[in-house]
Order: sequence, then C-alpha cells, then structure tokens
Amino acid sequence: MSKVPTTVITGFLGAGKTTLIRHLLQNAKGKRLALIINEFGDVGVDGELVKGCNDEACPEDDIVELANGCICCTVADDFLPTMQKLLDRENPPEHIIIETSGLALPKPLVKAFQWPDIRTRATVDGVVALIDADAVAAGRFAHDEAALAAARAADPNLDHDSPLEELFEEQLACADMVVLNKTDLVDAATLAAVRQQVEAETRPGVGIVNANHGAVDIAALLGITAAAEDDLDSRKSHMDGAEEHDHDDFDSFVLNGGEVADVDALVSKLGEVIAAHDVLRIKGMVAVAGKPSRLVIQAVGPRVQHFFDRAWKPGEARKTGLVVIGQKGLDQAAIEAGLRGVVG
Ligand SMILES: Nc1nc2c(ncn2[C@@H]2O[C@H](COP(=O)(O)OP(=O)(O)OP(=O)(O)O)[C@@H](O)[C@H]2O)c(=O)[nH]1
Repeated sequence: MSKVPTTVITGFLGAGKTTLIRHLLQNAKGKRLALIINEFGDVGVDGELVKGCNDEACPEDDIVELANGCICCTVADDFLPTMQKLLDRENPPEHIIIETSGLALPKPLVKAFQWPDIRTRATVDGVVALIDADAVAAGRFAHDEAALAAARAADPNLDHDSPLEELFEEQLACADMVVLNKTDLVDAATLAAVRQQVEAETRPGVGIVNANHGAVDIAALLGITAAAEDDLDSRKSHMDGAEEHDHDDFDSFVLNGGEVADVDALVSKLGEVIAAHDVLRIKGMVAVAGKPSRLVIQAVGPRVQHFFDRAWKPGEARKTGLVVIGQKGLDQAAIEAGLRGVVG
C-alpha cells in the first residue's frame, strides 16, 4: 500500500503559513486533503481561518487542531495518535498538510515519521518553510556580524544566536522548499538581500520561490517526494544530540474579554503594547459591539491588520480572545493593563 504523502509547513510567527494553507485549499484541484494545525494558545485562530475554505477538498472533520503546545514537544501524546486516526480511516486522505506552530522545530516532527506505526504508512513529501521577507528585512533574525563581534568581545560567553535566529536557522536547515512570502512589502533590492540571507541557511539545491499571500503553484508544493524522514542527517539542527528541547525562550498568554466598543481605539492600543513590550504576535477574534460578524486581529510585529470574517453563529458566545506571544519575560500584567481599557 502506498504511503500517504505529508507536507510539513513551517515558518516563524506570522510568516503566512495559514494564508498559504488557505490558498492550497482553494486550489486543491480535487485532491482530498487533511489538515493538522498546531498553534500556540487555545483560541484556535488558525483552525477557524481555514474552516470553510473548501469543504470539498477538506471537510471540517478532516481539520484536526493540536493546541496544547508545540507539535515538536507533543509528538507522542498528540501528533502520532492523530496521524494514526487519519491513516486508519476507511478513506484516508490523499495528502496530509501539517501546519506547525510558529515556534516549533521541524526536525523532531520529521523524525516522528520513523516511528514504526507511521513509517510504513506515511512519508514526509516535503518540509516547506515560509519566510516573512518583511520581518527578515527588518532585521528580526539577522546576524549583525559587526554588532555580534563587538558584543562577543565584551562577553565571550555570549550565546551566538538569539532564540529568533536559532529558530530561523532550524526552520531553513530542515526545508526542502522555501517560500519567500510577503514580497509585496519589500522592494526588489531588499528582496534580493533577504534571498541571499535565506540561501545562506538552506541546504544546497533547495528551491526558493517568491510569493505574495502564500500564492504558490500547488504542483510545486505538493509532490516534492523528499522522503525527509530518511534524509535527516543532511538537516543540521542546534538540537542534534540533545535529548530534549524546550521553548522556554518564548512566553504566551490568552487575553480574554467581552465586547469591544471602539475598533480604532483597540488597534491603536495594540500597536502601543506591541511596541512597548516587544510583542512578536497577537492574533484572535474580537466581538465588536453592534456588529454581527467576528473581527479577526492579525498582528505580526508592528503590523496590525483587522477584518470582519464570518457572522457569529446563533447561540455562539460573542467573546474576545487574543493570543499574545513574545520572547521570555513578556510582561503579561502590563500588556493586560494596557489593553483592559479597550477590551471589555
Ligand atoms: N502584506 C502581506 N501580508 C501577508 C502575506 N501573507 C500573510 N499575510 C498576513 O500576515 C498575517 C499572518 O498570516 P498567517 O497566515 O496567519 O501567518 P501564520 O504563519 O499562520 O501565523 P502563526 O500561525 O501565528 O505563526 C495575516 O494578517 C496575513 O493576512 C503577504 O504575502 N503579504
């Protein structure tokens, strides 16, 4: 029996993984897909944003959300049982797409495909890394060699990579394909510089495609046939040799509230707390007083977007839930205090 190809979509917080998956669903060309969506914080934003994209290609009960931590840490408890259930189906999916959380390490997940219960039934067709060209251009992951040399001269014990840089390197080193996303936000010269930086971190021969809102040719994404689980040694990782890894470099919490009266005041306050507390990501659903639809908040670094998506369902609680993610030491109390005035 042939193995079910599985594509792992990785990429930092807000790089565009969910957007790419929505594009995939809307252009599935009749392929029956299943989605495993792993995200931080139990607000289930990504799952909500893909449901209803194309029920033909991927009915709701083929969208499984894993929300109790990074998939790389919950492989045994969550991921493997989920895969087995999908593979045990009378009519298993033709292709499985896994969206990892923005903080997940891809290599431990690919390694899980060597497990006896999985290895004969599924294969990692490819690891696709999404890169936010805007964030890279803004220096969020860059080694500033001069600054690093000066800092290291001052402190020889300096850990050469920040958690963001390490994650950036991990996700690229494990990639079979890189999607340079958000090209609409940078000019040609900046994009060329970002591409150069990304190329330096990827294995020889890995394709890098430019994209805007994740619009990549499906045939290029699905059908890489990398069998990544059999080719782990070429995918270098900071964790090689380590038994465990952790995510204690990052903090997150969910801000819950009631209805919001003034969207502009909320958006402006979000911008303030992001800048004041170096928040990496805020996303979630907001109930706006007097409005029949949910307001989706999507903040990636300093960029805050919002749009109304579907109507609140009859009987559905009209509530606000925002996942806030930052580096270790995130000041939850100060952020909550800063938003309390606008989030009811
Ligand atoms: N301008 C621009 N915005 C984009 C592009 N791709 C995604 N976005 C926006 O970036 C924000 C984050 O996109 P997502 O697809 O949710 O990113 P993600 O990687 O799934 O985020 P996490 O799951 O939180 O890690 C959303 O507001 C998207 O609309 C792009 O190519 N250009």
